[in-house]
Amino acid sequence: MIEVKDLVRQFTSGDRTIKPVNGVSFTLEAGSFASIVGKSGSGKSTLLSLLGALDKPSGGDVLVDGVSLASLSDAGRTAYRRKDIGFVFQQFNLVPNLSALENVMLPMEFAGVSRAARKARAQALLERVQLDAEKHGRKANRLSGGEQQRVAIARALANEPKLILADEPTGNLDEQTGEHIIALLSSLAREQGTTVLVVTHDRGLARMTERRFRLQQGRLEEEARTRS
Ligand SMILES: Nc1ncnc2c1ncn2[C@@H]1O[C@H](COP(=O)(O)OP(=O)(O)OP(=O)(O)O)[C@@H](O)[C@H]1O
Repeated sequence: MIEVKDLVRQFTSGDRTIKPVNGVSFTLEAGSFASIVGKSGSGKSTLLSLLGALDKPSGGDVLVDGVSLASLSDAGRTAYRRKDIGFVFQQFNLVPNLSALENVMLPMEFAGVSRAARKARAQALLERVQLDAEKHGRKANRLSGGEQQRVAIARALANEPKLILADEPTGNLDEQTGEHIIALLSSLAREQGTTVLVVTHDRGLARMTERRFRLQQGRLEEEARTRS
């Protein structure tokens, strides 16, 4: 379970201070499938960076299964990012000259998993995200955008994270492919109990999620909830 408590992030340049995240509180149960919408510049990426411990808040805290991110050392934050979080980005961020399989194996290498176990698990994950078997050995830069995003999701799942943070995961995909990717994330949340939080501009895609939040003037408001 993710508990966000009165989170604040401010940026100061010169004599101007902005607070894109200004007192945000919410709770996500394990296995939730949630989205955040908001105008460009409203602070969505800033909020995801705080949840993923890529950035430190100016105030407040995030508790992940009761563990406070604010209490972690730098090494603890790195371990949290590697073990508990799976990141999915608009630009896919795969290593272009490694194969799909090698991209998915990579985070497990950092986690010290044996080569044989890495390969078996990466294959299973690529099957889980429905990448055709003949494409497992293909270099990432020779896959379509939709295929690359499937590989990126498999990579995000490699270390069995508690939380998947997806920042505009469909931003570079056509509408139908985007819907498939959101449906895939939804099934991961439902079937594996992974909590999935998606930032999107696309209200149609946001409607496919169970809990919908809007970030506006530093505050997060829940707009709709179809599952508790
Ligand atoms: N490191 C930083 N230093 C100063 N200002 C920042 C920094 N990061 C973000 N900001 C500012 O914080 C605000 C929120 O930015 P953020 O990228 O979180 O918005 P967003 O909702 O994700 O936007 P978009 O939808 O365009 O990606 C913006 O005004 C941005 O310029």
